[in-house]
Amino acid sequence: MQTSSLAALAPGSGTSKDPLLISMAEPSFKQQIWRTVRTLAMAYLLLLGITTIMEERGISRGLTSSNVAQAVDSSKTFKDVVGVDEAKAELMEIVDFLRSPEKFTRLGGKMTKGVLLMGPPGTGKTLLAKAIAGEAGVPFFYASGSEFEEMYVGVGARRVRDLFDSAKRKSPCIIFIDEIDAIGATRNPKDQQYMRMTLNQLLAEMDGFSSSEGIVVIAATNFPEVLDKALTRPGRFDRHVVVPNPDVKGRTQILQLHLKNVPLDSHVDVEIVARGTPGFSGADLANVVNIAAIKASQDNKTTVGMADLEFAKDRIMMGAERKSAVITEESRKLTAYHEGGHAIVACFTEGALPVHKATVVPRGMALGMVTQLPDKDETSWSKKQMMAKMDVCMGGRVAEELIFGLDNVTSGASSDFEQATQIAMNMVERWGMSDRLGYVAHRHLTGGGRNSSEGAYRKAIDAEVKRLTDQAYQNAKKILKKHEDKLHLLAKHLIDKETLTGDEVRALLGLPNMSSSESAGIGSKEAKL
Ligand SMILES: Nc1ncnc2c1ncn2[C@@H]1O[C@H](COP(=O)(O)OP(=O)(O)OP(=O)(O)O)[C@@H](O)[C@H]1O
Ligand SMILES: [Zn+2]
Repeated sequence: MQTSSLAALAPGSGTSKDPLLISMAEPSFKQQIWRTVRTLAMAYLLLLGITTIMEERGISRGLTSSNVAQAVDSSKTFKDVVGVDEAKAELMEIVDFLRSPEKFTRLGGKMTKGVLLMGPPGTGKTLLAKAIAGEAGVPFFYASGSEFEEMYVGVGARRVRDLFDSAKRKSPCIIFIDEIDAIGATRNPKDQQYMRMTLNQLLAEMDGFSSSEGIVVIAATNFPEVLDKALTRPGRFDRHVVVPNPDVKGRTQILQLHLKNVPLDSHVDVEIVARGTPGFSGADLANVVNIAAIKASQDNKTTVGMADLEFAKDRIMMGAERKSAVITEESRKLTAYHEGGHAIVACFTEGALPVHKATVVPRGMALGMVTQLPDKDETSWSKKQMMAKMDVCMGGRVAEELIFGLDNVTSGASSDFEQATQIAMNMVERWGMSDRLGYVAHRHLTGGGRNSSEGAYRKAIDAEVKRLTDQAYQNAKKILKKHEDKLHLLAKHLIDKETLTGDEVRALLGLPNMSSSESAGIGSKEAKL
């Protein structure tokens, strides 16, 4: 067959005796029509296929009337988001602004245009953004960073432009961009041009409206550390709000909220469920309630009981439903002693900043945290304060060592050591705070540079830095050995309550309260350990 058709195509090779060859070489009129119809049909199907793919990817949407740029009215309010009180308090100002933008900008004041919500998956970032819109009674525009990403140059940028155009027509309003890291991650020059174009368009739009227009752009991300610096510059997403996983009190509130419309056994104790779910996000907890309700109705029960909630909790803990890392009992205990160690050294060291909060609720890479607040707006630090800071840094590791033994210490103290070393280096090299090495800025002396080949000089500086950090370690050890009973007490309370205020810590240690002004709010200069 193949040979004969080839023969047919070669001019003059056909013999009229073969009817098949004749018909192929000179197709009849009917056949020609048939072929044309077939070709047209195939072209049509191909086109149909392409449009369907485009439709699926939302391309034709974006090219015609982009539905990214459709506003909805949010029915959510702050009552629907619980257990994230700090974030809510910080966002209240945005609500006030959207309610009456002119009140903020009448006298030339500038309101923030961009808010970045940062936190692990499922902590209620989307919910918070909707609640702001609901509270303020303004339209809510939703977009997702990954939705902007397209294979065709210009589409993402075009959508960003459409989105802002529609928003301007409906202001005051909120634009919410979920997964901003999909377009806003730091990229290397090899990255596709279209991604860059989408990001550039977003930056241009952010710069292009004035805060008096009453638009607030809220972006959410689980990975704030990968964001392009251009995005977080002043005038763009310059307000950062952390939305962490809830502590035990927050978890109780979230469970109660989601259990509101679920018939419960009389013996259900929500607090016990909350205690048993450390590290769960709000979405995980909503899921616990849902699974428990399904289980109870599958078992033909009329109410949801403790056993159903336990079942749901275990399923989420073991199963794939869980997005965030499970925290083991052992790791929580260690974190409680580590943070307790920081807090105790801070409380018993002269010159150390007052403890503002101690928590074992993970945030970002940290398993727990002690935050301290300066008394006043300090502009320079004394040597005593620097040394105290280093002692407090060492408190975490020393506590681990004291309670769990040298062999069981963890890598959890790495950023503490970094911080302490940095302080010691500055004291020696820049601030003339080492009486042994004298009163010069060593980095300016020959051989003072970090990459210097003059080894001996460098060695002397390094030795002095080490002497200072070793001394801090010994100081912390002395304090924690003396107050070991208090360390146990504090760690126990941290395991139980997960988050303690500065005053609660001081009360446990038998120390007086600070005046409220000193421990209120989170200052920009807070120190984290
Ligand atoms: N703080 C909370 N209070 C009440 N419900 C919550 C809370 N956090 C999460 N939820 C529940 O989990 C669901 C998912 O939350 P949401 O989508 O807001 O999380 P997210 O932080 O935006 O997550 P992601 O980072 O994965 O986009 C909510 O619809 C709600 O049912
Ligand atoms: Zn630490």
